[in-house]
Amino acid sequence: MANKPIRLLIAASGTGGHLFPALATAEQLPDYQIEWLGVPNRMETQLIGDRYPLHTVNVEGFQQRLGLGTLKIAFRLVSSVFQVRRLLKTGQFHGVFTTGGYIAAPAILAARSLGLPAILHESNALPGKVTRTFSPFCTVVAVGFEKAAQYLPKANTAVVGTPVRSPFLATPELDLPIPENVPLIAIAGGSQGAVAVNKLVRECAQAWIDAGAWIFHQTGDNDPEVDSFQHPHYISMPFYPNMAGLLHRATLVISRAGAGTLTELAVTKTPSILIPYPFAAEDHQAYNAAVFADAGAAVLYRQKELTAQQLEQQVLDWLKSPESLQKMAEAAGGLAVPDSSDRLAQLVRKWVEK
Ligand SMILES: CC(=O)N[C@H]1[C@@H](OP(=O)(O)OP(=O)(O)OC[C@H]2O[C@@H](n3ccc(=O)[nH]c3=O)[C@H](O)[C@@H]2O)O[C@H](CO)[C@@H](O)[C@@H]1O
Repeated sequence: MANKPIRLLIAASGTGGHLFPALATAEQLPDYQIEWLGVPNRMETQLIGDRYPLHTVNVEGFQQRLGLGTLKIAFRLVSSVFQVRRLLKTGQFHGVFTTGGYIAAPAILAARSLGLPAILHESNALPGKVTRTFSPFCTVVAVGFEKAAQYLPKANTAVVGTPVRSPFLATPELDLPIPENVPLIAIAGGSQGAVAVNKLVRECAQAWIDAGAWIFHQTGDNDPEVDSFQHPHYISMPFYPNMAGLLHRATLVISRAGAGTLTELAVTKTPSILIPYPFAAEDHQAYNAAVFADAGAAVLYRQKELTAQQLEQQVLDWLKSPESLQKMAEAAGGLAVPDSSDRLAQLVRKWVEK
């Protein structure tokens, strides 16, 4: 294999939480020829298209109840395994790297059936169903949280943290017209936004602004009431690409508990209020948030129990108590694995170049 370029197929699809760690790992493999496997009409078609050749297959998750729909999905899975096998053979790939989710199933099965290595990264504290089902077939399963390994007893696991995009490791400027000396409350709903959190925040916003804070609100693009609060010290956007600048600058963050955002909060040492998405598969965001709450890096609220009054007061209390925020910031930093993308890339190299 000495002079031949190594060819790697990366299977990552759907949300920022799956795509960004895969992109961060790919950046650490500049000598590799990388191609991408995704699903039509998902975020990868905008994010990946101009960076890596993108191949797509039709796969989706199994429903709880068995029926005709399940048969259709099973048929799609089998046919996508054959498509990926063909792709791996004709493209002469040396292995597959995936960040989990539905796309991981055909990628892992196709690679292993051809005797190629399959490296899986799982960023959640409670691994997803696809990871739990297919991890025993993987060459190695890298996990973001140590806790995840206990749910994967038959897998060869390695703890590597979760990779963040490179700007998070620098201190990028915040390209927003916000004065330097004011407290900044940032709201991050994950790559899709969080309508219920948006509503709570708008109810509290005036009181926080009256206390001297500015607010940056990442709303997602499916909130019908997005323009119902306006103030010169309140900036809202559906999606904001410079999350690194935002989290470095933010005094505190109110967020869902996707693994991607949590990793970024740790790396940027940012205190947070976490409100896990209550309908996430198997309530996995609550497991992620519990890791941060148990470490003293965040306060965890369940959406159904949290009132606007509670949220408003919690933030007002913290604005008056910088030392509590400082303690949480240090605890968040204690959970960070800043060289995660490097560790993961080393693991990929170890197995793909074997
Ligand atoms: C609803 C749901 O099930 N979400 C899951 C999805 O993550 P989902 O993409 O929803 O959320 P994550 O927090 O993991 O990742 C969001 C990513 O998008 C970036 N971002 C977000 C908004 C924005 O305006 N700009 C921006 O750059 C964030 O910085 C972060 O890197 O996959 C994750 C990894 O399996 C899971 O932990 C999440 O639970």
